[in-house]
Amino acid sequence: MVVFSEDHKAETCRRGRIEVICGSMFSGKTEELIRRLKRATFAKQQVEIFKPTVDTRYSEEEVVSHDNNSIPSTPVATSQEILQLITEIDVVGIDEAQFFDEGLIQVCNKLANNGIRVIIAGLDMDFKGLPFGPMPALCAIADEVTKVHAVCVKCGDLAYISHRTVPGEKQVLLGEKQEYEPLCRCCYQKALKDEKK
Ligand SMILES: Nc1ncnc2c1ncn2[C@@H]1O[C@H](COP(=O)(O)OP(=O)(O)O)[C@@H](O)[C@H]1O
Ligand SMILES: Cc1cn([C@H]2C[C@H](O)[C@@H](COP(=O)(O)O)O2)c(=O)[nH]c1=O
Ligand SMILES: [Zn+2]
Repeated sequence: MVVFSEDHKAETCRRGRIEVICGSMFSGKTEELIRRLKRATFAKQQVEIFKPTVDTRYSEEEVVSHDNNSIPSTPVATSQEILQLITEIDVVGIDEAQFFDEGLIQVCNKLANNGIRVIIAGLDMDFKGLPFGPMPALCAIADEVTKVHAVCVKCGDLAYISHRTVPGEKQVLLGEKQEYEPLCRCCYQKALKDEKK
């Protein structure tokens, strides 16, 4: 199984493309996004990174991974702002894409059609296992989708979902280890059953 993208031709050919990195919380989406963006910078490409203003967990102005890797970013309230802010750019990175409006799909297509490499990271599913925001459509229009996995904190298998461990039915609830745990399918079903008891 290939986890890391080292297709250097695709990385540097300057033809527009859309790459999606998806998975549960703690699966390494942000780390992989930062890794690809740093490689693009080493290749002397002009890189811009955006994140939704709603995500203020670790930093207002940076994309930060759970392991504390970071890269400067521009917070934006809407997907349209991305189009307004980019200038002479080769690569656009977008983190926490699940929090963006559906307009992000058209924005990413526009960027890629204009020769820009777009790398998007986001949660594929919410805590209920439902597709999250524009992520399913972004996966559909992507040239390449990479699904990464955390380790199930109950059994050590591959996790596929972020289980919410605190009360709350709203889809959006910012959090980390206090609020969510990555679980495999089997441990998630068991956790839901135990919650009903
Ligand atoms: N259960 C877990 N499985 C895998 N990684 C974990 C787990 N809990 C914490 N981590 C940490 O989270 C890091 C990934 O962080 P990050 O890239 O921010 O993930 P994501 O963006 O997918 O939430 C891993 O390198 C690891 O240090
Ligand atoms: C599952 C789930 C998550 N969230 C929030 C929790 C975090 O603030 C982010 C995900 O961050 P990560 O970089 O992927 O770890 O999303 C949410 O609001 N609703 C959910 O269902
Ligand atoms: Zn498990």
